[in-house]
Amino acid sequence: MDQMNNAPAALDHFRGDDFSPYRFFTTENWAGFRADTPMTLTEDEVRRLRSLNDPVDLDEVRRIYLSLSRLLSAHVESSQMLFEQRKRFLNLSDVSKTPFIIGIAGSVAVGKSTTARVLAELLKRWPASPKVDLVTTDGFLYPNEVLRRENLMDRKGFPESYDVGTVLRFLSDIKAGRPNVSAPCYSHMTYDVLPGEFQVVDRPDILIFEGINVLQVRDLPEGGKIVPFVSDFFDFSIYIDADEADIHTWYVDRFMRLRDTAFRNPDSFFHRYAAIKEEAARAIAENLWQTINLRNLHQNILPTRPRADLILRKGPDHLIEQVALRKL
Ligand SMILES: Nc1ncnc2c1ncn2[C@@H]1O[C@H](COP(=O)(O)OP(=O)(O)O)[C@@H](O)[C@H]1O
Ligand SMILES: CC(C)(COP(=O)(O)O)[C@@H](O)C(=O)NCCC(=O)O
Repeated sequence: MDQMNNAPAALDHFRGDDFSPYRFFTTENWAGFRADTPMTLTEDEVRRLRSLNDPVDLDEVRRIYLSLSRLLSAHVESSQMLFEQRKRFLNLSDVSKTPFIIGIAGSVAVGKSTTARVLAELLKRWPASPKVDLVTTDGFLYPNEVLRRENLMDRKGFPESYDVGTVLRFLSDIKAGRPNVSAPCYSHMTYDVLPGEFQVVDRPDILIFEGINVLQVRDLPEGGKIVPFVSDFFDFSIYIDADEADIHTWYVDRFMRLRDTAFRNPDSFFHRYAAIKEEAARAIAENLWQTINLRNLHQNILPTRPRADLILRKGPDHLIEQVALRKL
């Protein structure tokens, strides 16, 4: 497979010499990895899986996601084989299977949810992984009541707005092969964690864990106990990347479309913006982007990109233009 000659400027610092940890692929080269992987989704299914404003279609699934699901499935199969061999070797007959965990990171509004849903559906169709669960990190945000009390409402999505202890406990239980592990749920409608609502994850073959900060590393507490990073539990990680100006446009466009749809619901946290003038609503979206999400992208999300095993770089039309895969 040819290496890509022209990496995007934004990824330049990763390459340019033989010591770059990544190998870059054009989408044409990447699509070749698909080999004889059959298309297992229909146009209708893809339409159902995509988020508002995300134009992913069967061509994009063919170009990008079939190869990716083939690569991931190879990882899953080999980790399952290794697990079985170690179990026999160490005579660990009572040890239960542990799920393969895939982390998906990237900015707010970059399209993580669509990628996660499409991948989950494709991976379910591989023999090694019929059971795939998807959990998003927003359920692990502190409830608005706590964020307000701690003056963190305009830091939603920043590391301090998540209950990291609960995230680590959740992932550690999943990795230990425990049955019926609960993850808290979040509603974009109420803009808050849903009290008493949980998603139960019961020993899947694969868990996809998606959220802006999943590749975050934290400072080690001085002299304190060393705690793991969320990504220590990942077997494979993906960063969805795009030009900052494009993500900005997608965020504002999505907000304006939600204003005509979801915000009309009186239960929506943003209901008040359904009634105001278009320009005023646009200004609100700009402010949320500039003061919260863009800052978070600069300070906490983009710096984690070099930690990913795979970077999917999107162009202005939301379609993936380059793929960077960490060399083994
Ligand atoms: N205010 C909102 N009301 C309803 N749905 C929303 C709102 N904000 C975001 N969403 C939806 O929530 C999902 C997650 O969005 P986000 O966290 O920005 O990640 P991404 O765009 O990378 O998937 C998307 O499907 C998006 O369309
Ligand atoms: C809930 C989010 C932090 C995303 O969280 P994630 O699912 O990635 O953990 C984000 O959608 C958000 O609400 N950001 C705060 C600013 C805003 O309203 O856009």
